[in-house]
Amino acid sequence: MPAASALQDLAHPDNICYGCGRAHPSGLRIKSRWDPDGVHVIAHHLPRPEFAGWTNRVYGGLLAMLVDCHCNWTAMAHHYRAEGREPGSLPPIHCVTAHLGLDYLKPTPMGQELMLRARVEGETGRKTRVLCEVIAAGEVTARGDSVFVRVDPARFMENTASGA
Ligand SMILES: CC(C)(COP(=O)(O)OP(=O)(O)OC[C@H]1O[C@@H](n2cnc3c(N)ncnc32)[C@H](O)[C@@H]1OP(=O)(O)O)[C@@H](O)C(=O)NCCC(=O)NCCSC(=O)Cc1ccccc1
Repeated sequence: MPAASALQDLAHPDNICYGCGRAHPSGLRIKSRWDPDGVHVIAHHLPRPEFAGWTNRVYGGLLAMLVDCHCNWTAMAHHYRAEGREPGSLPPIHCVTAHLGLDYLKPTPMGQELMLRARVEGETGRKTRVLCEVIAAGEVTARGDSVFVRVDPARFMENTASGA
């Protein structure tokens, strides 16, 4: 079966987010895709050497970035599907991180492609809870439990702290 298209490419190809923006010049550019099981959303990422946090161990802040972006895309994919629409159809759906929760269960080795495996656990209106595992060499090394809120981008920008 051919790999599903990445949600980022379908829904927001001009995005400049450091973690998931296709248009960011030097960002992580993660790609999140529906798993064939129809429940999980999967991404793979090989940490670059500058993201070491300890000898041969991945910096925890990188894991937070990966989980943040991947889970946000999981939430947005869920909203598109709940409306019976394809990612990329109009009007676009936007979610933002309201709460980012991450437990670091064991050190994550460098030099391994990581798998992020996320799913929606509960949705109430604009609010979506997303659970995520970070898997390295077949072991879960971190577990996310986060909340994403669907927003109107114009209103979100208006609410930005003064100065921007
Ligand atoms: C928009 C909102 C999150 C919520 O405000 P409003 O719209 O006024 O809505 P309201 O306060 O009514 O809440 C609605 C519902 O949500 C609930 N809830 C709220 N908070 C929490 C919580 N902490 N924890 C748990 N739940 C919480 C709240 O109780 C309510 O639930 P209810 O319906 O009563 O059951 C606002 O606080 C904000 O702008 N925060 C900054 C967000 C930001 O800057 N994020 C980082 C940048 S984004 C990024 O970079 C990621 C990205 C990656 C990839 C691609 C794209 C993006």
